[in-house]
Amino acid sequence: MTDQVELRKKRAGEKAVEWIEDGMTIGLGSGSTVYWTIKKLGELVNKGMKIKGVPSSIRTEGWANQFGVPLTDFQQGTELDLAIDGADEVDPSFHLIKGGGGSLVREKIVNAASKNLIIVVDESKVVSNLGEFGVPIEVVPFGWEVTERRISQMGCRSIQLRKSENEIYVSNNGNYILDCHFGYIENAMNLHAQLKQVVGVVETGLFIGMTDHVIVGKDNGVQVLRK
Ligand SMILES: O=C(CO)[C@H](O)[C@H](O)COP(=O)(O)O
Repeated sequence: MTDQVELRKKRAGEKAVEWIEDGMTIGLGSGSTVYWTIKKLGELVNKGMKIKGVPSSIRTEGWANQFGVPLTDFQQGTELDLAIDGADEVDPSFHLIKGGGGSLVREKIVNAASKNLIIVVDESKVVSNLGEFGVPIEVVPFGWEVTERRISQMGCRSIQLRKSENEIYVSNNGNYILDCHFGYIENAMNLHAQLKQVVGVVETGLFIGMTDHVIVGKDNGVQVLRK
């Protein structure tokens, strides 16, 4: 990653803390942009801000511990005031593709439990149509090849079992991820609904109608997009 891309991510990630208020419980998303949010949040906590975070991945939990952001259990009754998360693609309706980092299921659970969702991205993630990145789909390992075949019959141009260093990538939930390319997606809500009908699919990386604001890190500053 170039220094310029990293700077854009830093700008977007840090800006998001402006929405955080004392006493809030915050959903902490995953990825290298949210890293900057968590780092900045740690500085605010060190200065006396009282918040609690709910991490959406083991990696995020590690960053929260590293920067001194207090965490709370995500259990029945936990209400989130705000969630801050990254994305792989954001379209003009604020629909998202997520899951590039493999944390889509926990991210979706955390984001869905929050009153507000802010997405932090560098400007390369803002697209006019979702699809080029591909759709990560988390599937149960048992019978995954059968699930893969069903998905590939749904107009998928290419489908790949995610690997990491030549080993099958296993999510924080013990599942596999299929990276599926459908070309440009005309109706993300329909595609998501169809994929969810396939037995073996746990969740898709299509996040529809969840986002309130998008913070875009640019070369010359930061832009806040509101619905
Ligand atoms: O969805 C995600 C992980 O599952 C990430 O939020 C997404 O991949 C963006 O990551 P980054 O900020 O590193 O570009």
